Amino acid sequence: MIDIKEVQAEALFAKVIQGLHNNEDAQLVSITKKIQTIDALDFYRRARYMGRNRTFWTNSNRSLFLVGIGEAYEIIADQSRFKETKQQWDNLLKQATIHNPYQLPGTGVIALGGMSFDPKKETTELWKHFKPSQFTIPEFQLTNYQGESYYTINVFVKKNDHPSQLAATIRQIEQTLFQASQVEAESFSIEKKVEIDPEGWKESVRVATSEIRNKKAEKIVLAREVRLSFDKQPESSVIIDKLLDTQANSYIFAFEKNSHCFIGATPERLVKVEQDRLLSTCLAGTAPRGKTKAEDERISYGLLHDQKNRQEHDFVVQMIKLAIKDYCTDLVIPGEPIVYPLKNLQHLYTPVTAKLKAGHSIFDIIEQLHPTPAVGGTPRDESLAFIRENELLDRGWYGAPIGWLDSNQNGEFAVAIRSGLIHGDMASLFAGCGVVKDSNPEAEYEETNIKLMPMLSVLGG
Ligand SMILES: C=C(O[C@H]1C=CC=C(C(=O)O)[C@@H]1O)C(=O)O
Ligand SMILES: [Mg+2]
Repeated sequence: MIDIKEVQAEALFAKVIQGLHNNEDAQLVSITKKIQTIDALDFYRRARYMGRNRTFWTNSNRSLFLVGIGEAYEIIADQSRFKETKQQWDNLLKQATIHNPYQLPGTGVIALGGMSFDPKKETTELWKHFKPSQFTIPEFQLTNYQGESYYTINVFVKKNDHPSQLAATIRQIEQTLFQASQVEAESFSIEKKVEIDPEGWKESVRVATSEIRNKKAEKIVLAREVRLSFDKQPESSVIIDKLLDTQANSYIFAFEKNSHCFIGATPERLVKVEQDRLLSTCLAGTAPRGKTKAEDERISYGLLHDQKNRQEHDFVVQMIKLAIKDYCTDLVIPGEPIVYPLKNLQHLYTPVTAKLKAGHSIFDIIEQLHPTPAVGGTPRDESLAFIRENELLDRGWYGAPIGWLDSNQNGEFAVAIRSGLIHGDMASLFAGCGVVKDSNPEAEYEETNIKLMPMLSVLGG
C-alpha cells in the first residue's frame, strides 16, 4: 500500500499506469479529499440516473454516513467466504495507491457489502443478484463523519487506460454528483399485500417448539415473508428518507444490484471495530411499545422480567461470550440486559465491549458470530439445519452481516433484519422471531407483525 500526500488525479493515474508491466496488470488508485459538507441522501439521489448501483449506510447514532456509487472493484466469494473476502481485500490494498490524509473511520478506500444468511441454502430467482459474499469498492464515495464530508474516487487502473480520459470521465460524472438539483421523487402505492402462508409458518413454529421440547435444539429463529406489489417501482431514496425520519436508533441501509434493492432499518449491531476496540450487541427478546408513557413503562418492566424473553436473550449473550473470548481481552458483558426502545417495539439489549487481540480482523469476529442465536438459534448447526429444511423462504441477505471496512482496521457490521428486497414493482419483506420451548405460535406471529411495521409503514402499508 503506497500512501501519498499531495495529488493531482491525472498525474497520479499516469504514474501508476507507467508502473504497470503488462496488459493483465491493474491497480487500485484511491484519492480522498475533504469537501464542503453535503447531505448524504442528496448525493445518493443525484446518482439515480447514472446507470450505476448505489449503496447507502448510516450507523444508529448517525455519526457516520457512507454512500457508494458504482463499482471500481468487487470482491466476491462463496466457500470460505470470510477468509477469502479478507484475503482479496488485503491483496487489493497491498497493491493499491491510496491518498487519504484524514485517516478517520470510514474515510479513504472502503469495501461496502454483505453476505447471504446461509450459503448452503440454494439461491432462488429472488436473490439471484446478491452473492454469498459481495463487497464493493465504489467508484465514487461520500463519507460523512461527525458532520464533515469526505469525498473519495476509486479507479481500478489498467495498463492501456489513458490518464486524461480517466480524469475527464470522472469530471463529467462529478458535475452531476455535485450539482445542486432538486430531483423530484415520485410517490408509489401498494396495490396488493400477500402474506406467504401464515398458517404454514405457525405450523413450523409448532414443529420447532416440539423439537426443542424433545431436546433436538434449544432455540430456533424462524422467519416469514410478506410480498407487496406497487403501482410502480419504489425509488429507494424515498424509502431511505422515510426510514431516516422514523427509525431512530437503527442502522439504515440500501444495497442496489441492478433493478433490485435490499433495504432496511436494523437496530442490531453485529460488531464494530475501531483499531483494537471491539463492540458487539446482544439483541433478542421483544415487546410492543405502549401508547402512553405509563403503559410503555409497564410493558418494558414486563419484558425485563419475562422468563421466555429472558431465555431468548440469554442464548445470544452466552453464545457471543463464547464465540469471541479467544479473540479478545478485556471482555465486558453486563450480567443483566436493559431495554432498547425503537419506534414500533422494544428489545432486550446487552452491550459487549472488548479489546481485539493483535493479528485478528473484523472478519474473524464475523465468522465466529454469524449467525448469532438472534437470527439462527442454539446450537448453531442443529438450528440451521432446521431452518434450511422447514423455513418457507429464501432469506438471501436477510439476517446476515452487512457493513463496511476501511484500510485502517476500522469497520462495522449490522445484522440485516427489519428489511426487504425491492424487485421491480414488488417487494419481499422479512421478519423472524426466536422460538424457544415456551413459544406460542400466535404470539410469535404477532411479534413478526410488529417487526414488519418499520418497513411496511414507509412503503405505505
Ligand atoms: C429475527 C428478527 O429479530 C431478532 C432480533 C431481535 C429480537 C428477536 C426476537 O425477540 O425474536 C429476534 O431474535 C427479525 O426482526 O426478523
Ligand atoms: Mg422474540
